[in-house]
Amino acid sequence: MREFSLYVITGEQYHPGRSMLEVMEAALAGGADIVQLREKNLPASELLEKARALRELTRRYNVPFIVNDHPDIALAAEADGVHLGQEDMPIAEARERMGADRIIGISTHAIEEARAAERDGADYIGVGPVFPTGTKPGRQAVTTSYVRQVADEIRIPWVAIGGITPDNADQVLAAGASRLCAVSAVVGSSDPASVCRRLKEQIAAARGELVPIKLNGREEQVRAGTLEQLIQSYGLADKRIVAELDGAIVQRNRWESTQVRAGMTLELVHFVGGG
Ligand SMILES: Cc1ncc(COP(=O)(O)OP(=O)(O)O)c(N)n1
Ligand SMILES: Cc1ncsc1CCOP(=O)(O)O
Ligand SMILES: [Mg+2]
Repeated sequence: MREFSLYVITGEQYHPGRSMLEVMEAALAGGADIVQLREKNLPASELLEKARALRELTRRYNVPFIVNDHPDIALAAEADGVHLGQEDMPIAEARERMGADRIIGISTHAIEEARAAERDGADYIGVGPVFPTGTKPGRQAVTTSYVRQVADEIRIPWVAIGGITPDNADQVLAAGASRLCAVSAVVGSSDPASVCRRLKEQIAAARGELVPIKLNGREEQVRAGTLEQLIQSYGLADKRIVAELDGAIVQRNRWESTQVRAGMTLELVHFVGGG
């Protein structure tokens, strides 16, 4: 399947008064690069209607679209794939119905389930809930130690899910994740696009990706991360430096919380000598 890093799942209970499409479009604009429709209590006809609408939206953004739990609705809506739970039909049965080219994902909560999913031909696995979450009440958290086990052993794509927010994402990434999935942190936010941008920046930094910026008048590729890390990488952190980002000076105590963003213009002015 195509590489992805930020998976966003619908959760209409988190945004009363805003439509599912409006919120998911904001997530897509912020960089969600795979989307799932998850509606646990809708009649099939309504679920299909929503699936078709989200299919159309995701097509416009050229992003894969997955339907939770229902291979038949996934097919009817021309989704790219289905996400199964451990209690759902076996992967082989879903593969039979969906065909070789569609994506089949499956939730896992222990390394034995992850191994079985890999062996049975899943395209990706969900790893979670990493943290306790109201979106999956009653399901015990697997913690970052399971994330570490999967990082060490599993070779198909996998995504960490469950209670993930920009505040704890770095812990999950430090445990070896390179793809994150979120519901409430994104769709429950008044600004889903910003939350997605922030999570993508955190993932890019953990992956050590390069981002294009204009640095002192030249186009450069620099490592994603914080301004502090960038300035350190040039050996300038303890020098008398003024950092000007897109025309505004960033005070030194803000370097740590300022992310390097693709397309930004940065001037680093190094004052030499005293007086
Ligand atoms: C990406 C992803 N990972 C895990 C899940 C959870 O699936 P499941 O265990 O079947 O639980 P429900 O979502 O059906 O309540 C998921 N949907 N997506
Ligand atoms: C569906 C699901 N499966 C494991 S955790 C989870 C819920 C994730 O939602 P949130 O990001 O709000 O914790
Ligand atoms: Mg399910």
